[in-house]
Amino acid sequence: MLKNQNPTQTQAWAALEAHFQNMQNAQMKDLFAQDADRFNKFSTQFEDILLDYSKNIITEETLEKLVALAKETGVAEGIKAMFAGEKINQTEGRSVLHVALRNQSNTPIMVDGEDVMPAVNAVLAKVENFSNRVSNGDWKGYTGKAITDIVNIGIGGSDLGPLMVTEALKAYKKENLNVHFISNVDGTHVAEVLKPLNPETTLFLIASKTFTTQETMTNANSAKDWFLKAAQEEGHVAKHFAALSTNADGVSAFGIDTENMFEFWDWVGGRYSLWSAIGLSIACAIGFDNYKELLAGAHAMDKHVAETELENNIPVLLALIGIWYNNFFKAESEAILPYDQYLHRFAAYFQQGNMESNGKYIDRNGERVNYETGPIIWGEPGTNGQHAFYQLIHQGTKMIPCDFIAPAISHNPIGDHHPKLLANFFAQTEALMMGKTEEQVKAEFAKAGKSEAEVASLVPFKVFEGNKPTNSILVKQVTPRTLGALIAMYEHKIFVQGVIWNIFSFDQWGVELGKQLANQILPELTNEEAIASHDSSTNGLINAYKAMR
Ligand SMILES: O=P(O)(O)OC[C@H]1O[C@H](O)[C@@H](O)[C@@H](O)[C@@H]1O
Repeated sequence: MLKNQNPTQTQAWAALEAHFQNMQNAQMKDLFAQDADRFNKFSTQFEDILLDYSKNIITEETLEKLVALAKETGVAEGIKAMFAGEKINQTEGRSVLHVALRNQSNTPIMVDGEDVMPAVNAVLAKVENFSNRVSNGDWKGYTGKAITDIVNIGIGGSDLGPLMVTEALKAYKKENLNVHFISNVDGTHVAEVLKPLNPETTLFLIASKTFTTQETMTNANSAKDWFLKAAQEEGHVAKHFAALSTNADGVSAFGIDTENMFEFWDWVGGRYSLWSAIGLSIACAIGFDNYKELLAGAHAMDKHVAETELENNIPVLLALIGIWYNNFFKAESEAILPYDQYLHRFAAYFQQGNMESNGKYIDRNGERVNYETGPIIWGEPGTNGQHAFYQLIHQGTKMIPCDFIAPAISHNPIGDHHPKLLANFFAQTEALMMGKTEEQVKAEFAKAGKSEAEVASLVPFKVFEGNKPTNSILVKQVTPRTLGALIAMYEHKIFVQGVIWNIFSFDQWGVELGKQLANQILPELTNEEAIASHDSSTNGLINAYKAMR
């Protein structure tokens, strides 16, 4: 079971606080100057992934002290408990077993005395069969034509994972199949996605763990109306709609044949579900063999996490470095900056992964925490970010630790695009660390022949303090296996942080409130009466909306 330990009351925390006093003004460029071996000491390789964490405000002593914190807060026991299928999602009474979904070693994983692997393998076999039939053109629509377009309808974890991965692995996409995503309840989303599609050759995957989510059910019903307008007969729905869900009753009530239902289980969290039946759109889009490679990559990272001592455990190290900034330097956010266009939804995916998992102020004891928990996660692909928000990272008042991610080999080696992209990647992490001193700025001015007066007035604006921390993650190429490992690496980082912060990372009660409130207000919008049941702002807005429409 997870330990119930306030991290700030550990000996390790007190030692870290004292250590922070020595480190808060440390300059990374001095640390590099003092130690020619720094890159070797603070970098590590996992398969085709190189992680360089040397550009952080850390020393070996910092890491030792952080590892001591992991030990004292029970990280190793937490990892064991998760892999053993213990019900570590205590507020929902559930195990947390996305690792079982990609457990290609097929070792038994027990929940309530039963091995979950046979059921996992059975669904995987069904995914294989179905995705092969769709991508080979054997699965026919109601007029006998092969499927050309797959539309995944889901939201949150039932959307972001498949969306992110099918984008990230677009280089592997089957040419005869296009994949689309509808998530927002805004009718514009369904309308625009469906506009160019042909109902005879479109297959809908209704992805919802609960099969009750308002957005998804609304979109699924609109998609069904659109389909039936052309197909006319309810009986044709079976050839064009499949469901990915844990809720068999909900699926059949919607009118989807349970033959076309791909099951998963309550021990799969929504934001950890791309490895489950929710990944069907991925398997169709890139082929089952590639999907399996994705699972294999994640499994390799799982084995690393489960079998490696904390000192050398990559997700643990990333988690600890994150905590160092979050809780000691008081950094509020972290940026994820992929220098790879295919990874353009990677930050958005881990925005949910992180913020829904660790955005909690109640600890495992049910008490309010007296320390910071999960960071704000954001980011966009480089180099676009450079021309948008990097100004603040370089010269703003906030510390924003960044993860830079890039592939050494591009899937699209056109001209000199890739060297240029990577030159930016290397230059940015270097500049963030080194900054630019007053002397350097003055020397540049002198070279350009500027007058003393001009120089004096401009120098402060051109100085970069530097000392901005970054992790660099250089992968050989964005392949299914590497992507699987990379996603699993971040998942485990989130889990380890949650263990240390003494919070439950696998529930999401904060999201439930929004669902309830919207359902209460909806009926108030359908009549013409003035509303007075809320605060004056909410009443005012609702009544103004009614008057405007
Ligand atoms: O798959 P479902 O049940 O439709 O849930 C979709 C999403 O709903 C909520 O926003 C949260 O619970 C998410 O974690 C979840 O991914």
